[in-house]
Order: sequence, then C-alpha cells, then structure tokens
Amino acid sequence: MASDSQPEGSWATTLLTTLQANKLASLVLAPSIACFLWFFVSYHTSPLKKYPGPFLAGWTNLWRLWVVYRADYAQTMEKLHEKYGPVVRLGPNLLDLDLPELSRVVYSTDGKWKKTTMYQNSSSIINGKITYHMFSEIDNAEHARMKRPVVRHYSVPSVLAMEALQDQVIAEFLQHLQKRFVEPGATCEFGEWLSYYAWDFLGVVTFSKKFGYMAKGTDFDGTLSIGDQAIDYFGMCGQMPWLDYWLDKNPVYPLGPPNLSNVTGIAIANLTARLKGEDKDFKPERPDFLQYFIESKESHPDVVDEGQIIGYLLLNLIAGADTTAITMRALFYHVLRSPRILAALQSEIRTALPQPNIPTPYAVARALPYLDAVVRETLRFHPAVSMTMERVVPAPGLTLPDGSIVPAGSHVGMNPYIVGRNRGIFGADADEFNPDRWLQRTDESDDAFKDRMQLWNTANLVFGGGSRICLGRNLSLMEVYKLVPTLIATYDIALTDPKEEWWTSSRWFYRTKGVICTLKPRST
Ligand code: HEM
Repeated sequence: MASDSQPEGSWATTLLTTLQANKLASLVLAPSIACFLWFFVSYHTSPLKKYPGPFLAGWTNLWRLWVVYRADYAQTMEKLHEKYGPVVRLGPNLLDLDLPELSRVVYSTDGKWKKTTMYQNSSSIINGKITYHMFSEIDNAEHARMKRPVVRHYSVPSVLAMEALQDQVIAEFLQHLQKRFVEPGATCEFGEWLSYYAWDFLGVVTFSKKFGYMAKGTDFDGTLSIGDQAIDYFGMCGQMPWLDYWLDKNPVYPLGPPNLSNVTGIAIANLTARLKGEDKDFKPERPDFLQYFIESKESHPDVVDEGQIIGYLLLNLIAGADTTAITMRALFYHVLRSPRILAALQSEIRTALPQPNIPTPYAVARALPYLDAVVRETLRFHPAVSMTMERVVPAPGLTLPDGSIVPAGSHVGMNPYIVGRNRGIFGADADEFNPDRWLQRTDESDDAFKDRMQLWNTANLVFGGGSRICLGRNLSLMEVYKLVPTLIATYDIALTDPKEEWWTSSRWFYRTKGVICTLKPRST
C-alpha cells in the first residue's frame, strides 16, 4: 500500500528508488534523462520552433551533419525548400533562407553580421596556438585589419597586371593538351586537366612557380586529394564546430584532415628564396601575389609578418584553385551536352578569335555577350560553394518578409545554390541550364533589362557578399573568361559520351568528376 507522501504509480518515485538501489542504472540513466530533458526543453522553448523543417533538425545538429556526410547537401536543401517554403530550420539554432531580398542585409558591410563558429575550424595550429586567417576569422574588426593590407592586390587593375603571367600558363596548357591528346588522338580526362591547370595557374600568379601538375599529368604529390579532404572536413565539422577541438585541435592526437604540409613547405620555400633574392623565376616586371604581400609587410608592418604572408599565400591556393576548376568543369560539362549552346558559343568566339592557340586578351573576352551569358549561367547553376553561409543575427533581430522576427543570436544563412534557383527571380525554368536567360530579350527595353539584371544580382551569392565577399573573385573570373574562349577557339571539344552523368559531391564545395573528352584541331 502506498503512503500519502508517495502516491501509488508515481513514476518519479519509482525511478528514484530504482536509481538508489542500482548504482549502474543511475550512472547510465541519470545522464540520459538529463540529456533528454535538456533536448526536450530546448526544443519546446526555442524561438525558432515556429519555423518548419525536418523534425530531427529541430532537435540536433547531427541531422545536418548526416546530410553533409551523404554529400547531397544542395539537392537535399532544394527538396526541403520545395516542401517547406523559403525558411527552413536546419538545426536547433539555424535557419536556411531562400530570401534573396535579404541578401544585402545578411551579407552586409556594416560589420554587425558575424560569421558563425563553423568557419573557425578552417584555422590551423601554428606554434601551439590556433591561428585564424581571413576566411576563418569571425571577429569582423580583426578580419578588416587582416584584409586591409592586401585587398587592393585583388582589384581588377592588380589582377590585370598579372595578365602576362596568366598567358604564359595558358600557352603551356595548350602545349600539354596538344602533345598528350590532340596529336595522338587520345581521350582526355578534361575535368582532371582543368584542375591541374587551375592549381598551376594559382602557383604562377601566387609565387611565379607552377606546382607541376600539368607537366606530370597527375596529382603526383596528393595535394589535390588532400585539398578535397580538407574542404570536406570543413563542411562536415562546421555543422558541429566543437567537434574540431576533439578531432583536429586536440593536442594529444589530432585526428583532423590531413594537413597541407607540402603546399605550406612550398609557400615557405618561395618566401625564403624571394627574401634572399634567390628566386630565379620571379621577374619584377611581372608582379605576383608574393611580391604584393611582401610590399604589404613594408606598408603595414604592424599587421603583416612572415607568418601572415604564409597565411595569405595558402588561402590563395586553397580557396582559389578548386573553386575555379569546379566552375570551368561545370561550364564545359553543361555546354558540351547541349549542341545548341555549344554552336552559339563557338560561333561567337570563333568570329572574334580567328586564330587558334593564342591566349585570349581579357578585354576581348569580356566583350563577348554569349560567353558572358554562359559564365553567369554556370555560376548560377553550379556555384562552387553550395552550402549555407552562416551568420549570427545581430540585435535587435532579423525581420522576415512574413513579419516574424528571428531573435538576435540565432544563426541564419543563404546557400548560393538555393537562391540561384529561386523561381520567383529566375523563372519557372530555374532548374534548367540556359545561358540565354542572361541576354536582353527582343521585346525587353534597355531599362527593363537593366532592372532585371539588378534584381538577379540580389540572388547572386556565388562569391558570398558584403564585407566577407570572396577576395579572389576578379582573379577567378579573369581565369575563366580568358581560358574558355582560348580553348574553344583552338579545339573542337566533345564529350566521349554526350549523355555522361558525372560524379558530384555537394558539401562546402560542389565537387565533380568526369567530363571525359576528345580534343581535335578546330574545324571551322
Ligand atoms: C569561381 C571561383 C570562386 C568562388 C565561386 C568563390 C567563392 C567564395 C565564397 C562564396 C566566399 C564567401 C564564403 C562565405 O562568406 O561564407 C569566398 C571567400 C573567399 N574567397 Fe573565394 N571563390 C572563388 C575563387 C577564389 C580565388 C581565386 C581566391 C584567391 C585567389 C579566393 C579567395 C577567397 C578568400 C580569401 C575568401 C575569404 C574572404 C573573406 O572572408 O574576407 N576565392 N569565396
């Protein structure tokens, strides 16, 4: 019979009695119950509870970690937005927004919107201390301090000053393609070769030296593969940033991504040789980033030391090579699958560039409207970064178009892949690759076209936005705008299997493999 103070059937009493009686049960059960209660209370009291999303996502970030692990992040997000609308809850404290009208707010220049801690796991340990670079630094004031000495070196005039260096790499790329594939009539792993080109290109503009991927025709030192693993690690760990302290930053046995020690070694060797005047590849009349960074050390000695220069050099390579290769690979993949688009592009380029084998001057390339449309469509359709770029909502909160307020401290973000396919902006055919959408329609006035492009720019987050916008965008655009017409003016390029379905992996980078081609001398 139950006493008055312990009513019969009280589950709490039974539980307490069991726990007191059984020490093992208490060791296991008590933390589990505390954990469950914590999750339960957090879920039900969260101010983000009102926003729709997968059930598990509201409880734990493990859900989104699982999606990143599966490597179909962008596609999953697309389905979720179709199901739930423009605001989707991806984690207990994270909303993904398909609201291009807010892009200038979330990715602003006012210094109030901070990156979330997801970015911090792309830092490294130098001399026993976690060191952040321009991409991983989340404090906006510190970021501005790091960026100030070098930002002008990424401007259009600065990268234009490197055009001669770029032409040199393009010319070499053509020679390799000619000897290895065109003359013997061999099949080309074109997608791979675009990566070799992009890495060697970045080596040359960064420190006047190629890594040698084109010469060797392979990822001979494993750097490209290590780079992929490092970026995948960043994408996965970013979903639960504290994991990085256990996996990579633990001082006992780091389990993080394989480090880029060979690239770091190359960067240090180049800096040392340059400072000692022993760098034979560098020609002062052909400036490179290393030269610019050394000058920044002289102009900003309070910010730039040799460690910072190594950081700048590495960021150039890690942020710049794969992203540009992904873009060029996507461009060729989609263009080569469409005889109509290929014919239009070929006709424009070959009329403007009657001679093969000559690196296209940037000014000439930028004046080709169909090429411009193809590049823009590629960036929209296959952005190299295809994950939510998270930011912390500052006080007093973010007002959404439905009038609801996302409280300060919540995390929100937009995904270039999702906003790039927003049907309200790009039309019902937003899921199709069609460069013509970027051209002025026959029945469209100049003003209407201008307005449409202005609106479309709000949904262009391919290079991020605001004060954290991609630093290398002018350089990578120059690379793409120059290389594509040069190749099309020189070769007839065709997929060996026009129906080829390539391999894709959508995590932080939207990686791809494939684009197997034949290359023949230009026929028309
Ligand atoms: C098609 C090529 C490229 C794409 C699509 C791309 C995309 C992006 C995006 C989306 C961001 C912003 C990430 C965020 O806010 O969460 C970013 C940042 C950055 N990118 Fe790029 N990138 C490209 C090429 C390059 C190149 C060639 C370089 C350097 C040579 C570069 C250097 C950087 C740096 C330093 C940042 C950090 C900027 C900051 O936080 O201040 N990127 N990039």
